[in-house]
Amino acid sequence: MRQKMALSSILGTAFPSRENVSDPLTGPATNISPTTLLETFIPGYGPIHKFLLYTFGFDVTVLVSLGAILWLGGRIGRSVWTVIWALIAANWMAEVSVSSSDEIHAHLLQFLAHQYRTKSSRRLMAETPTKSAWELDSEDAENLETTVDADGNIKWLNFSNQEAKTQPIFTPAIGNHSFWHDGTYFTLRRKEVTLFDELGGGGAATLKDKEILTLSCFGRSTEPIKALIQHAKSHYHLGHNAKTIIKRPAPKDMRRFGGRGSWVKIAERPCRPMKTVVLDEERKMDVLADINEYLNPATARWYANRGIPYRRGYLFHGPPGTGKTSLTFALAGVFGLDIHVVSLLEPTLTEEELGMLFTNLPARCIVLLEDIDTAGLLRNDPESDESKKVDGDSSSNQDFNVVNLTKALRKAQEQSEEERKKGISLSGLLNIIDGVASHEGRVLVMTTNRPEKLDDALIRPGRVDHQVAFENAKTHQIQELFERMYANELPRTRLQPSVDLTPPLPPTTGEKVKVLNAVVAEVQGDELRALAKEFAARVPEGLFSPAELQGFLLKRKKDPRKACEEVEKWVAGMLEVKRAGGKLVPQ
Ligand SMILES: Nc1ncnc2c1ncn2[C@@H]1O[C@H](COP(=O)(O)OP(=O)(O)OP(=O)(O)O)[C@@H](O)[C@H]1O
Repeated sequence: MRQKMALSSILGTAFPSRENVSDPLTGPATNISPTTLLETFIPGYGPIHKFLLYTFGFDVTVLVSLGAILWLGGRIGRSVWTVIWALIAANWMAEVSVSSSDEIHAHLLQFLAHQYRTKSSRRLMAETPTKSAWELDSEDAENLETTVDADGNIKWLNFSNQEAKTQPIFTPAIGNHSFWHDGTYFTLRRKEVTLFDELGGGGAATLKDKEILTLSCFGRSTEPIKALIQHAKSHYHLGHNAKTIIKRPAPKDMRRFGGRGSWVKIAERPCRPMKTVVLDEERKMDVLADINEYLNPATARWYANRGIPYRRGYLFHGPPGTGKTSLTFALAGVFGLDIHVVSLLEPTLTEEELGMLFTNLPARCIVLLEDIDTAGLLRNDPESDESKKVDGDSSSNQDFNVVNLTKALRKAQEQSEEERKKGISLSGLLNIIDGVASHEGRVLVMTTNRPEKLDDALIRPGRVDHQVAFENAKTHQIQELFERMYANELPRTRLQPSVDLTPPLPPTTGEKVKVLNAVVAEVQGDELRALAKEFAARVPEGLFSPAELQGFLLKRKKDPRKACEEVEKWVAGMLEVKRAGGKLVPQ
């Protein structure tokens, strides 16, 4: 009973009842304690407070008030700091922003990924790097071997866990970061913004995510940031010296914005050595010397002084599989140029966009237009307009019936539909190739299997300045192809496809035996040369493309003697197929 009275006196003191509080208008000042305030704002606070006070004799209000003060202090402190930091940033800091639509964004992130790996930042974003077959080869080949177990069973190469083995890269997460580089303190803000894209796909408005990296440093000059960006770019390109980068037009909604983002990298592969392209030495040297002279900066001035547009076009023509694309890649490797591949058959590509793509090419590069004869270029010439021909035929034929008329109409409709889909006309392409807006400094390579089909206007000097003819393999080229295939001094790929079904070697008891990985021909030197001569003598010259011969040799890549023995049979089979106009080639 006494306890109860003591408790009610405590509670009464701590929480004066409404009766105890005087009216502010009529009586003395109101007694508002922290507990009353907390009771007002936190539902159920009163009973909890009373319970703790009654059971443990502990006034929780003290703790809650302290927490609230600290939280409020923190908030105020942070706001004050934000204002001060904004003041410092506005007056004593320089900053540079990079948008994710520019490739510098990727260069910076890759560079920072290296920085951050060593710096062990607490907020990172993990990304799975996309690796090409070549990168996998150099990094993981040690763990991949085709072996035979003690029972003679072949253990084939297995790539099932390659993805799991690929190490993620860690880049700074979205938010604020800081790091030191070359004695300068940098802050980095990685921000994601959502843009309202009014011209998005199909004319409908869409939302588009974009990332912005903002680099800042103390001082009023942006020089340290520019130096850092340059450093990141060099760091990125350091590992790309011996690679050829292949680019194609970006998807439609990206290329609308223009700039470098209109081209996207689709592949990166080791440079193809020029010596692996079998072509008359003279022709090869001619084209090499021509491009070398053209790319020289002094030549650009020479062109400018004479008012000649600084552009050069090449036409590589010849039967399929004779090395037109291979030479283009080898040239890109020799001159360290990226290849920009354009397919004129892409239905979404309009003339306007192609023109814009040409204006957004880098200073020096190769533009590759493959199989230009099949590109479906429409001649804007009324005489050759097929639809007109249809009309003409039907009108000249006075006794057409309803069926003929329907057919003619359908054909005309199909043609106009086709024309609508094919965005590029011949005159459009000609304008783009040599129009005023066309990029200067690029090397344009067009390839074709049927040069006779090309319009004269397309290959006139100024558009095509140098033509290279490719032919089926001659005897000395067949010999060269054979020697290259089996010569061991060529850089060998350590990872070989696992489709070779050569019978395994007899297993050595209890130990693993490597059987299928190594592609080392035993025949070398003079013996190989003699064998190559013998092989070439058995293949009639000018009948087979290097691609066909390569296909035959690849199937016997470890056994030059076998290739030599079997080639006559293969030649006979191929000739038969060619005579019959068949498609299935003998193996
Ligand atoms: N002259 C050559 N020297 C070395 N390899 C060649 C040669 N020609 C063709 N090849 C080989 O044949 C394959 C196809 O060659 P490539 O794509 O360069 O031929 P292409 O002439 O461009 O054919 P297409 O006209 O069908 O596009 C490649 O793997 C290449 O290595």
